[in-house]
Amino acid sequence: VQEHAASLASDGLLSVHDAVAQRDFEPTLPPVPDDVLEEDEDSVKIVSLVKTKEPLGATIKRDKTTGAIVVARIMRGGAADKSGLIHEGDELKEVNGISLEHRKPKEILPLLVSFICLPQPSSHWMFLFRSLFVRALFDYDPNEDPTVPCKDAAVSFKRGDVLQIVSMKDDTWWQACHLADSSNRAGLIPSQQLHESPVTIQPLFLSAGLRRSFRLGRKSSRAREAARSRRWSAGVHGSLRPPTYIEVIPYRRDSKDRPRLVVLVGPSGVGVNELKRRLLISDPDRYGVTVPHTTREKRRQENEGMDYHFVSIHMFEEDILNHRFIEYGRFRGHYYGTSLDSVHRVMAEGKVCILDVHPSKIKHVYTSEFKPYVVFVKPPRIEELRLTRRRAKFISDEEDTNPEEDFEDMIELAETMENQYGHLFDKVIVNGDVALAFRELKAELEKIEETEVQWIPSTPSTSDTEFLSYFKYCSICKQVL
Ligand SMILES: Nc1ncnc2c1ncn2[C@@H]1O[C@H](COP(=O)(O)OP(=O)(O)OP(=O)(O)O)[C@@H](O)[C@H]1O
Repeated sequence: VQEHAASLASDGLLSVHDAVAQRDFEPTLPPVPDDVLEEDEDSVKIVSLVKTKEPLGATIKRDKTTGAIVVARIMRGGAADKSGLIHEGDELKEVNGISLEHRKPKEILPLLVSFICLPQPSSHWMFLFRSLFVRALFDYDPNEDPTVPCKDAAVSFKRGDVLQIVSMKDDTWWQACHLADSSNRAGLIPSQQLHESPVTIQPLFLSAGLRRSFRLGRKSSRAREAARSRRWSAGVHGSLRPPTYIEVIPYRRDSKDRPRLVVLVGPSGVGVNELKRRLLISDPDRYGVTVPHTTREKRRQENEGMDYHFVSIHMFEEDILNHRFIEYGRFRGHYYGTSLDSVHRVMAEGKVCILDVHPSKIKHVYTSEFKPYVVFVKPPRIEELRLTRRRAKFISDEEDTNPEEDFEDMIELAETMENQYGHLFDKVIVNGDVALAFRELKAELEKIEETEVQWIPSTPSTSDTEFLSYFKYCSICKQVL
């Protein structure tokens, strides 16, 4: 048996040697058909691509005016692109010796191994593109999209994933690389819709977040009722349709950099203040909160600049006009507001500023100066919500803090917030067991102090343009260069 195996092996070796010597491992190209050469065309290319597991990385379409089959797109980094032989607009004449006349594109694709094509005269569509990164604001699965030109050529992604855009030439289908995909191959993604994000008009009056920021005591049922109506008014005026992508830029923290701003958002009663309180107690040198402005009288036990900045109505209104507030409103005839300056003050102390606002206000701090890290505090499922809050009430002996209807409202409002503003959230923390939620939040905030690459919003100011051109992100080594 051994002898027979050895003879088979040597036969095999010899036939490989013969094949290599004759160079017959290369595919045989079909001859150029005469009629192709007779046509009045500039040149003809015979392209041979050896099919591997890797997709071809090209799509084809029928030209509506000429009826010819042409290369519609070449995916960056795909086999067709790497060959450098095929370009967008090239006309396909034959595939594997089979004429393409009267054939539909979908009959042709499986045949694409070697083909003859007439080059498009100026097909230099691969223009140099500065690195543009976007965060996807929705989940996309090409298998569930009947409009995608070619499912295999498309990239699937989840909300929050970062994509590098490599071509925006086509109005409807862009090309992008998924940063989490090590192959670095570009594919099709749906382009940003022109009609996205209608203009948002914000109410001038107190929103749920603002009320929370100034909440000093427990809510009476009347206050709860009022809060409920205000919550809805904040929701109604929020942005109606979230955008599809947000431009982001890579950021690698330097030890000299100011800490990023941390924004906590969530439906009223979910535990935003509780988590903030625990953070402050856990490390008062590291975390800080803003001091709000108010036009109400100072009470005896209060200190200017510690409890509030007490200002006149005139000053407050001037600051409103000068867009100095992230959030403001009126409560019992007095103005209350959180100013941008108060955030600067905390950051200037080198502390992580924990801001607690309604999600509709995030846009005021969504800049590369603040580099906000937005955490959405979400209620758990109703059973867990009931259990954890009742247990806490039992321990603290609080009266009627969280009746059943509040739980339902909270869950409903959380859903509304997530639908409207979810694209702005960097992290969602479910506040079931408060100790676990706090631990998760703390770990998350420690992570953003580290030096690994983070993706932050890009804002179109002069300094940002410099910032953008300064950074280059290598999606292979996952480094900012
Ligand atoms: N995970 C939890 N388990 C049990 N009780 C909790 C939990 N989180 C918060 N609480 C309690 O629920 C109540 C409301 O929490 P908190 O004041 O932090 O909510 P909030 O989101 O800031 O709401 P508001 O906007 O109404 O001030 C507090 O008594 C708090 O101690």
